[in-house]
Amino acid sequence: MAKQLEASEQHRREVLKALMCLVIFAGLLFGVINIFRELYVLSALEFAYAAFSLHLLRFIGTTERLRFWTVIFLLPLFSLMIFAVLLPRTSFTVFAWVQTIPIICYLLLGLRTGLFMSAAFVGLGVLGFNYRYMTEASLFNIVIVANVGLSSMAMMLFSHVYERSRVDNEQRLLDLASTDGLTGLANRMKLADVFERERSHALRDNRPLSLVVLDLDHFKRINDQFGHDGGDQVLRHVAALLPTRLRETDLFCRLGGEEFALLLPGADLSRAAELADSLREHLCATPLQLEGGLVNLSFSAGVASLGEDGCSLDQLLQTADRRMYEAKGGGRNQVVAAGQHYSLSR
Ligand SMILES: Nc1nc2c(ncn2[C@@H]2O[C@H](COP(=O)(O)OP(=O)(O)OP(=O)(O)O)[C@@H](O)[C@H]2O)c(=O)[nH]1
Repeated sequence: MAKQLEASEQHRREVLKALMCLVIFAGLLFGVINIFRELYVLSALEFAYAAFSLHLLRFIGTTERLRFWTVIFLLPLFSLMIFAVLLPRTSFTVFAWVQTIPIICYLLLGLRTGLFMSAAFVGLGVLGFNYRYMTEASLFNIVIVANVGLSSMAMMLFSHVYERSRVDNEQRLLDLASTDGLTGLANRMKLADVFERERSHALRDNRPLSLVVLDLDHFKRINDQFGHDGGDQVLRHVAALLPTRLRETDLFCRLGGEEFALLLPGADLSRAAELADSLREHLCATPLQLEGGLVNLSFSAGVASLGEDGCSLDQLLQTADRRMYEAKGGGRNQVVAAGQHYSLSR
């Protein structure tokens, strides 16, 4: 999932690059225009800012501190806009730039910082506009003040609502992408994500972490006897039954077909094997009543532990998978961990 969130950061990087190009062009254009209008301080600031943006543009595509450099880029940009609003000889149309602030902030910085920065700078812009034109009867009347204030609020509101629903949609997509559609369990993508987090906790706190791969026995026969729908009901039954025996921190997920995985933070190899064996007994003791009759269920499982069986998820999956096939070969309905066969050993 971290990778998916990186994709969202990449999207912000592209928006920022486009904004920088626009700002460089506008800085040079207004820098020249303002020389002719004898607004030398503003012109110098615009040229300086265009040069600063050009410099940032060279590394913004690769920097790992994107958020930091975004803020460093935006603070002077927004200050320059407010400064231009306040200067005596600029046009009141400069305020149009202030109205782009919420869109830029929400797009580049997300909800919380976007709200904070746009409220601060749009507020300053509106105050600056009122201060500047307070004495000009043609501009300082209730209609213009209301239009400027309300249109600025509208920009903020729309940007906020847009970003809120974008974040919600992104979360919904991530939830969908990490959930198995048939059982509602976590899927392999979620397992990879949680494994990374649990592995770093396990290494930091010197705690064990184990993985169990379990595969239902003779599932094809169930499909053949009860049909594909019957098979699906069995998968949902297993998905609902086994997690009731687990802790909140354990992750039970469906790898695909009739194969499941169980990630057990804090459990060493023998503890994980004992737990898997108790799940096996629980499943055996809880047959499922289908329309065509009672279905007796069992699984074969293999267990692997972080460190002794490898350091990556792939290595642990491979070892646990190999032991699961040992369990199948040993007669099914059993758990294998490093040569030891649980259930047969009892
Ligand atoms: N109903 C249903 N069946 C599935 C699904 N995914 C895979 N299958 C079926 O699961 C069966 C798996 O069969 P096998 O790989 O031979 O495994 P098995 O019959 O459990 O035999 P062992 O694993 O050796 O005990 C196949 O018939 C697949 O079509 C699913 O989502 N729903």
